[in-house]
Amino acid sequence: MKNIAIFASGTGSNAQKIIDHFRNTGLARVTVILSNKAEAGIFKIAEREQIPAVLIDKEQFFRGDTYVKLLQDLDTDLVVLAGFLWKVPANLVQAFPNRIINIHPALLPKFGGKGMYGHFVHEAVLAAGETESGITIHYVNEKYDDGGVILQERCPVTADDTPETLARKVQVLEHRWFPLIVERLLK
Ligand SMILES: Nc1nc2c(c(=O)[nH]1)N[C@@H](CN(C=O)c1ccc(C(=O)N[C@@H](CCC(=O)O)C(=O)O)cc1)CN2
Ligand SMILES: NCC(=O)N[C@@H]1O[C@H](COP(=O)([O-])[O-])[C@@H](O)[C@H]1O
Repeated sequence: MKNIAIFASGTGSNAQKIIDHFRNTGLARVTVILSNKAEAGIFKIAEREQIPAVLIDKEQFFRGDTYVKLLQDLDTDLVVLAGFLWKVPANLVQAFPNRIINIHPALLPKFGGKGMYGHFVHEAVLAAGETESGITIHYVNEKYDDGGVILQERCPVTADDTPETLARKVQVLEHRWFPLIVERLLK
């Protein structure tokens, strides 16, 4: 049974899809959920799913080894960033080489980097007049959105799209592909 740790800062819909995907399969389980936002919906998911949840201490996250040790003590096989809005520090990246992945709601390398998260991404895609957008699932290194690409999937952008309608199209791709990629990487 493989062990997955999920970092999230928001609603947690991707985390829920991953939890659902592995439910009763014996393949993997989400052993811990970590978030930097006490009010995030991800904590409601953790409570409902009876998964231990951790509110991240900023000082320890960026300057200590608390979370490296926690993930190591849980025999974590894969760390999944699912809408996590802090930069993962070097010590954590180095402790889990090629075992931290992230989903980005655009086709990197465009529309990535600092400030590019959530609705800001879709607004930038529309402002740029792109005719397509999509998702990028990639390995995490010490920079934002710079690691090796694992998968990209595309969706059309139409003239009547708003950030909200585009976000929905992208979310359909996220929910379909993220659990499958997690499974593929754990085999
Ligand atoms: N070391 C890495 N850490 C993280 C990565 C990564 O690729 N390497 N990906 C991000 C997720 N992400 C895009 O996919 C992303 C998230 C947040 C930001 C950002 O600009 N954040 C703000 C803070 C926002 C807040 O605190 O509410 C900032 O850094 O000023 C950019 C990209 C997860 N971590
Ligand atoms: N740059 C990082 C970023 O923007 N990540 C995005 O946060 C959302 C989280 O949704 P969720 O909380 O419903 O899973 C997802 O759309 C994900 O691609």
